[in-house]
Amino acid sequence: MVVQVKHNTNHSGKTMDGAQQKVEANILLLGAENVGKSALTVRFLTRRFIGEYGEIESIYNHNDKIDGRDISFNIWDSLYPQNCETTESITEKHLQWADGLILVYSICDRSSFEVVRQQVHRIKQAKKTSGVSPIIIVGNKRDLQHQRTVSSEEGRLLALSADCGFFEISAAEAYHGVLLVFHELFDLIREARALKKGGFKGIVRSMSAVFGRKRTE
Ligand SMILES: Nc1nc2c(ncn2[C@@H]2O[C@H](COP(=O)(O)OP(=O)(O)OP(=O)(O)O)[C@@H](O)[C@H]2O)c(=O)[nH]1
Repeated sequence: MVVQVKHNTNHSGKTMDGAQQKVEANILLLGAENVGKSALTVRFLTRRFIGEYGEIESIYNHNDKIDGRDISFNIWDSLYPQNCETTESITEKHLQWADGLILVYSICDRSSFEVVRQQVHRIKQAKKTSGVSPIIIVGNKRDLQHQRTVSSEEGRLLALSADCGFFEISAAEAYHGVLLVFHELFDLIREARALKKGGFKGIVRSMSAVFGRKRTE
């Protein structure tokens, strides 16, 4: 059961001028407990790391600007359920809602890496016919190098084998890595939408929009 609390944040603090249509993207965060899903979400929403987050499952709304375009992110910070199998915790409802998924593990918790492996498998199986929404795998808690039990290489290989994006970050240490995760996922969602809409021409258009743009950071 989802407790749907809507929070609204806006990085720029500016009002919409109404001239351009806002693009919406539904992002679902999955992963084992205690890996930093809420930390990642709150970092993106507020640029801050507050340490403890409580156990509330929420959908947040957040307005951002990418390439001059207004984006409305709906971010579902899911709770990892205690009493069911890893794969059962991802329902059809989750998958239909999500335009893109972020699967989080902790680099110092091997079992959380295995949870992500199972979740990727489950998502790919469930969406075999209708097509999988883009996925980014995130190894969090990069600041805890001395406690690392999952190598970067393992994370990267899993992502490669499942056709997912991959980042290692520390939600505790920096905002920039978290921002990159969400922006990269948005680019992938944009490509997937273009592909659905316009076939090959659509993807070429979308890719040139991505590669042709100047990165400021
Ligand atoms: N050192 C370190 N600690 C982190 C990092 N991200 C989160 N944490 C800590 O890890 C703990 C769990 O973080 P949460 O964001 O609540 O994890 P969650 O995945 O949302 O957990 P559930 O609500 O149980 O699903 C908290 O004590 C955070 O302060 C990180 O990058 N580095």
